Amino acid sequence: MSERDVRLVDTTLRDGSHAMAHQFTEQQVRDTVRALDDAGISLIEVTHGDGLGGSTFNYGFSLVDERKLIAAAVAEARRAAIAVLLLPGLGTVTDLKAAAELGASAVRIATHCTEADVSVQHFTEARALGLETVGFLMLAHLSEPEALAKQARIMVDAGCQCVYVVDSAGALILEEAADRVSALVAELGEQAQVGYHGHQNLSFGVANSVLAYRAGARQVDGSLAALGAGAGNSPTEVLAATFERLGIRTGVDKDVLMEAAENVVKPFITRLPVMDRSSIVQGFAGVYSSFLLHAERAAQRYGVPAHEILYRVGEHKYIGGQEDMIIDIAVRMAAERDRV
Ligand SMILES: CC[C@H](O)CC(=O)C(=O)O
Ligand SMILES: [Mn+2]
Repeated sequence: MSERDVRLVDTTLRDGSHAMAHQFTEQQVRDTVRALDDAGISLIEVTHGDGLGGSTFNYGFSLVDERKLIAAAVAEARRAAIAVLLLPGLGTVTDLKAAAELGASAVRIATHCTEADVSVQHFTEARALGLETVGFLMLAHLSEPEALAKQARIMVDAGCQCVYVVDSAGALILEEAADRVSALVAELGEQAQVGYHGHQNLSFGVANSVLAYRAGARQVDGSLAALGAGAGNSPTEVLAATFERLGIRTGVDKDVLMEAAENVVKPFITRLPVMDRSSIVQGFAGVYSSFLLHAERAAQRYGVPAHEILYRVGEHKYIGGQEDMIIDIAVRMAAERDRV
């Protein structure tokens, strides 16, 4: 057995970008990377919340160009590798090459849970660039375990080394998460690892991560102070403490992570992710966590409650990329209200 039973991957500086409305500064990135690196985290994700090329009108503009942030993270990390996220169709192979030139050494390529085939070109290119490759099957609650496993197979055949079950909506509850991980482990065997990425909307991020490990996942995501979309991600410091209590080796220092969450990350958080009405509705109705701030802005602008917008988004099963439909729903709700 290696010194580590499970690898904790930190996404504070990528999933947390959603919660920060993509306003990370270079100093925040440097301070967070240094702290994570000191704690022994071996892979740190840094990108716009929606991945390379995400800084757009539809998704939200970044304060600082993500290439600057990636370069800063690479410069700051002594031991950790820096990963970037790429959503095919938004990020391109050109963006990927630029990230690799800046020193990123891993890419996490994310698709909707039924659309893995759009990632084939990107995995091929990523392997040619010598990058570590990870696949994200997003909104995984929308696919049954066997169907999800078939999508994982497509990614692995294209060159992916670890496929994640991504609970983008924080909708999976206990065995629903474990069964999906088990199906991927059964399908992929020794050919690739399986990972788990949780959100706290229904509060199951950490519990699901433990079950995911028991089902065979060997990479698990977290964010310091849960900084992430919706009610946030599984907190990295809580994952570290929980796995240590269970005797599962992560190779990281939980106390250094707790210190980082308290004194590096919390002071710059503008909107602490919490399980409030809107994020609970996201978990319940199966809504993409990154839609939260979009729904809150539309609620403010059109005078309709954010949680009601999110219920409707869930009914329509809108997926990432359809952020504009949140505005459409709010406009229609306001029109319905004004008719009566
Ligand atoms: C838009 C990408 C998305 O935030 C990826 C992710 O973390 C998730 O689906 O949960
Ligand atoms: Mn996420």
